[in-house]
Amino acid sequence: MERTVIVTGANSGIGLALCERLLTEDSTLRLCLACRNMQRAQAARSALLTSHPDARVDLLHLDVGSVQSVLTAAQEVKTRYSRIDFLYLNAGIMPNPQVDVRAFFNGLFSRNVVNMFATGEGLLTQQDQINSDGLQEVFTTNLFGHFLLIRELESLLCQAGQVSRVVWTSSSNARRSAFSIDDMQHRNGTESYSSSKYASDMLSVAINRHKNSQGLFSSVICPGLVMTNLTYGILPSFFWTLIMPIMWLVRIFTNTFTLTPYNGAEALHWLFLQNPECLDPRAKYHSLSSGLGKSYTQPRQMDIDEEMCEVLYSKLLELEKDFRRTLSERNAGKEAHVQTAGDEEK
Ligand SMILES: NC(=O)C1=CN([C@@H]2O[C@H](COP(=O)(O)OP(=O)(O)OC[C@H]3O[C@@H](n4cnc5c(N)ncnc54)[C@H](OP(=O)(O)O)[C@@H]3O)[C@@H](O)[C@H]2O)C=CC1
Ligand SMILES: CC(C)CCC[C@@H](C)[C@H]1CC[C@H]2C3=C(CC[C@]12C)[C@@]1(C)CCC(=O)[C@@H](C)[C@@H]1CC3
Repeated sequence: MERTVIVTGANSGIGLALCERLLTEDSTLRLCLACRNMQRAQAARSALLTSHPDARVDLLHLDVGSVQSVLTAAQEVKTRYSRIDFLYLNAGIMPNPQVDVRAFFNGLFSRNVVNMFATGEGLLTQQDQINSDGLQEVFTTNLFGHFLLIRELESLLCQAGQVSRVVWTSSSNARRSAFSIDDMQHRNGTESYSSSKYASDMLSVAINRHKNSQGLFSSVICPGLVMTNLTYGILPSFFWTLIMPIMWLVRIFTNTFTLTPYNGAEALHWLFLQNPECLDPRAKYHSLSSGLGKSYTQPRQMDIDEEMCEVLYSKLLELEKDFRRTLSERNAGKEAHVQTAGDEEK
């Protein structure tokens, strides 16, 4: 049976590598690249069609950082497809990252060194900003936009007698201490990325609790450290190229340096092949690489508190409700304005 797969942030890096791998796995897929930059999306589509000329690859304009764009895109999805088998929630940002060089050198000579390389803990801060919806940009892009998308597409994801999947590209940088339930958007901190990824881990657990009975299953992965536009925003690409021999050396001690988008997409691809009922909802599935660069997937337990997951879920529903109210008031205002203008013309 033909399966429909949507991948957000599919025009580069891990998302694009995933698309390539999925088409190699199943050339009959109906694959939808959901991207905000249509020029790059078009280039990605052409690249995929070069290696898979008979593939069905659709494009969808989606900016997960904008509430209106998510609603419009979801509407479009509902007109195009009758169901969704896989929704890969992969788009993500880490704006204005700063590396704490001092913490890095201190960490090098500490017992925490392997964990530091695996998670980047204590090394990175970001400068977040407020978007045009009045929300924190990282929170909206990495979490809330995707949450809204799932909510909007529930009719295609929760169908009687069918199983659908959502898969979050999270991170081992997700850390409980970076997240506060009283500040879920991370307005008051400098670790918005870590906070948003921890929130996605929690949301996945909550979705499983609420939606498994309706046939929707959620999973979380970490791709490891991968050379993509995201990491080129942390350090310039020439620098990464320069230190590549060191990275290969580090890979002997930490299997989390997957380095290539292909290896980073390992867990995303692996999940595609699994029966969701056999997966652990509290596990994060990690793409890992051996010292020689051979990739594999391994589950690791997440540091998650079920009660907090529930609170987060309710808060997101509340925020969604507020948005819907504001949007319908705005639309009603617009209609009234058009009506008055029409009356005046008469
Ligand atoms: N690289 C790494 O080491 C790691 C990455 N990750 C996660 O992997 C995921 C993919 O990132 P990666 O491939 O590394 O980096 P890339 O920057 O290559 O890919 C990110 C993708 O997300 C898209 N995107 C960003 N913002 C939006 C938006 N508002 N709406 C729609 N699409 C958007 C980008 O599109 P555009 O071209 O328009 O910017 C791009 O296609 C992210 O969630 C990231 O957090 C997790 C752990 C490690
Ligand atoms: C290896 C070099 C000699 C020095 C690189 C130092 C740091 C810039 C990196 C060490 C561990 C890296 C890392 C990430 C970013 C760059 C480092 C901090 C991430 C936080 C990138 C995004 C993610 O989601 C994580 C999985 C990465 C974890 C490791």
